[in-house]
Amino acid sequence: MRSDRGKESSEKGGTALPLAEDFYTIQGEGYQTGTAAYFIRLAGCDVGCPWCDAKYTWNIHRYPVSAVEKVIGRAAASGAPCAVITGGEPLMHPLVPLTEGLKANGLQVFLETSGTHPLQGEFDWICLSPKRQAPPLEEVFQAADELKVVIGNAEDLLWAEQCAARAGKSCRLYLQPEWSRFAEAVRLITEYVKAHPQWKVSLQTHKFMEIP
Ligand SMILES: C[S@@+](CC[C@H](N)C(=O)[O-])C[C@H]1O[C@@H](n2cnc3c(N)ncnc32)[C@H](O)[C@@H]1O
Ligand SMILES: Nc1nc2[nH]cc(C(=O)O)c2c(=O)[nH]1
Ligand code: SF4
Ligand SMILES: [Mg+2]
Repeated sequence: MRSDRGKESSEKGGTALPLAEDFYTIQGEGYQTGTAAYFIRLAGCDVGCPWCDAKYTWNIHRYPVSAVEKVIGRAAASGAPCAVITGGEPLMHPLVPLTEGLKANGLQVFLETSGTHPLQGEFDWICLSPKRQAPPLEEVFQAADELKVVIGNAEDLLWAEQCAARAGKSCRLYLQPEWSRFAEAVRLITEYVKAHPQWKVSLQTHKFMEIP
């Protein structure tokens, strides 16, 4: 597709990427909750979750490409022990130069993904948040260190189990309440985790802390 070729050439093999924002904060969700982390949020997503809390990233054309060496420099200068690459859907982009550069500067590299595109780049921790309308690729299920399924209703719990069956044996399992249905989702998750303790609760703690 011509538009894809255009994107690849503008991204120069991954040395320049459309950056929505980057900031130093605390990982709010999942297994690494509470860890200081430099967030790199890339633009563009083709999954379209109706409740997405990062909709502003979807339109890739709103964000000019940024040189990854500058982003790596800011992450390294922040003093963060690790970087979280998120979006948008980060796997839409060539991530080898970004992940290699971060690691060369001593940062661990974590990924937040829906798993809808092939893995590329080097990661120390992969958090897969699978979406029913765009199921993850098998290779991402196999590589995931953590499955973090967003729960808004009881059907989402069935989806969570279908995903757990496809993940590796040592993959950590988390249920995260959908933010706009928080009270109902917490009720569902609480009962489910008590009955199925292989799952744990993940809260978006940064939203309670009112930090990015
Ligand atoms: C904005 S997404 C970006 C990364 C990637 N596209 C993904 O979905 O994993 C980051 C995380 O936020 C979660 N998330 C987004 N909107 C949410 C909401 N309204 N409530 C709970 N979690 C949400 C996603 O499921 C994902 O785990
Ligand atoms: N503090 C904080 N933790 C997060 N964990 C995953 C996030 C994401 O949007 O990918 C996120 C985020 O946006 N902020
Ligand atoms: S896959 Fe991630 S970024 Fe894309 S719409 Fe869903 S939650 Fe938002
Ligand atoms: Mg977020």
